[in-house]
Amino acid sequence: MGTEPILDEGEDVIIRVRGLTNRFGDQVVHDKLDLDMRRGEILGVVGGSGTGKSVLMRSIIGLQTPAEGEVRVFNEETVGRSEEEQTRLRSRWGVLFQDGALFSTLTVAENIQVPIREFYPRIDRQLLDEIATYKLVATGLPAEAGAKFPSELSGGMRKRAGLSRALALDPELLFLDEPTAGLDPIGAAGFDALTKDLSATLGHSVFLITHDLDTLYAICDRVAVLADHKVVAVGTIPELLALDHPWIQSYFNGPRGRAAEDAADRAGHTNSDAPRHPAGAGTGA
Ligand SMILES: Nc1ncnc2c1ncn2[C@@H]1O[C@H](COP(=O)(O)OP(=O)(O)OP(=O)(O)O)[C@@H](O)[C@H]1O
Repeated sequence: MGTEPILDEGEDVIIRVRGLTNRFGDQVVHDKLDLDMRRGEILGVVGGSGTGKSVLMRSIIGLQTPAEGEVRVFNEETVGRSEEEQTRLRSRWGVLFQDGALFSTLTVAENIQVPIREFYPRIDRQLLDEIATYKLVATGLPAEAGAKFPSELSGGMRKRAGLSRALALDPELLFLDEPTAGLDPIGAAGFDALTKDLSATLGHSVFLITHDLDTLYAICDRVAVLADHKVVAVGTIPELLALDHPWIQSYFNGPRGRAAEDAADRAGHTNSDAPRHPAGAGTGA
């Protein structure tokens, strides 16, 4: 299997990005970036700090208007749509932003209900409460957490509350921006397991920005690497390790990368039978 960012014709693609260019003043963040994500996969997105992972996510969900390029989600253009069309598309995906982005003046249950009320303004109050409770329990929180304010929860619980809100409308596609940042290793592993279990049970695809190597090994089907203003490769970790790109080699073959791989081996998470290749012995991108 190749590591090109564009998949073969006939693949079931849920996100298609072509020729995406983003600039802020003189700063070029993306330069003609291409990316395909398969329906049903958990796609990890990695890259050095400031390489434009969050800007890429914002471009895909229509919060950032690119200078150039085409973005299609569910085979529909997301750039330049009317407000009404954007809203309809938005109801089909859920987003967990890096900081959780919960409304501090609303209870957790009310936070979860915000997107539901937006799309179903006439929904019955009791049903709203039942849905909020169901979403809380689905993410491993006790039903009582619904009555609390975000400031009354631990960091890990807030992440789960944010995930509950992202799942409010039963999305086909979930965007997670560094979901395990700030969690202790046990909390992070728990969140990884939850992400994987929910996607397997509910059937949604996951676009997952992370710096967390353990997350990549534990739950991602493929990993997209941002460098040089583009997606330079997409593949399983063994496929990426076979490439001689310097950032990929130092990321996955550095001490943290090797520790994560050892941990994944011990946990039986290594996601491919492909052999590992030593640094510099790859086939090139
Ligand atoms: N609204 C904005 N205005 C100006 N510059 C911006 C804006 N949003 C992002 N940038 C710049 O774009 C670049 C990419 O930012 P982005 O947040 O996407 O990086 P990232 O890869 O997600 O980084 P990190 O891993 O540190 O979160 C950064 O240099 C950032 O300063």
